[in-house]
Amino acid sequence: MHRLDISNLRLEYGFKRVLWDVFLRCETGKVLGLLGRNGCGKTCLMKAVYGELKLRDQYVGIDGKVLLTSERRPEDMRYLPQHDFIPSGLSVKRVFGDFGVDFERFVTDFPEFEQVYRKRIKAFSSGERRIIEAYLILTSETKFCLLDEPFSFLMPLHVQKMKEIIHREKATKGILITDHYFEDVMEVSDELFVLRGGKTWKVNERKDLELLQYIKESDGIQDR
Ligand SMILES: Nc1ncnc2c1ncn2[C@@H]1O[C@H](COP(=O)(O)OP(=O)(O)OP(=O)(O)O)[C@@H](O)[C@H]1O
Repeated sequence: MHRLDISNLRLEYGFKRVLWDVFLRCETGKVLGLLGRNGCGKTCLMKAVYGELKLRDQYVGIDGKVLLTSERRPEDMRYLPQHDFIPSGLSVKRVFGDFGVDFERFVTDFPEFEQVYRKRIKAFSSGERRIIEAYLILTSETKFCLLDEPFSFLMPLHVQKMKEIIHREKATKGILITDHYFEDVMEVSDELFVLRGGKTWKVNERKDLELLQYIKESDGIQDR
């Protein structure tokens, strides 16, 4: 059982306060969902927690011990960025080996990938590539996963499968997820927050999403 504490994150760009006193706590067995309007700072928050973005003010700690940017290791935390991150020239065999993930198990989840073991990453479609990248981050050994838009480019059947995998993997990990497919995020999350005005606001019921101006309930249209 591990605990990730995120507090006092502060980030400003010019006059815009992107993050201002963000507080979040994630634990093994929990999925924290983070929603918010375009440009509100969700990616900056993830990057700051992962250490890719260095802030003047921030506290990120695991099990009560501060996690310095220079000391972040994949065994503690893994991050799925919004963009492709695996070098295109590598083969599936190589990346599964590097991440220590069992390819046979992957094929059990996604049988359509059965014949791709020797294929290079550049030969996949955007959605196929997203599945591989999200799967590797989610299932490789780590204490916490940060997932920035894991459902983008995925067809509904694959979104469903990815949600099942998130649910399965949280048995051994804490997961922070953000995506504009908010109903899917709500479904997999144990706790839900909206980032607005640089702060995280706890969502207790669907109506809160409307109050926080993330959705307009009257027409039920998603924010993307
Ligand atoms: N390097 C930068 N310089 C200036 N402003 C930046 C920089 N990086 C991000 N921003 C600004 O910070 C804000 C938050 O950006 P961020 O990418 O975190 O938003 P987001 O919530 O992930 O948005 P989306 O839902 O559209 O992906 C935006 O207004 C963006 O323009």
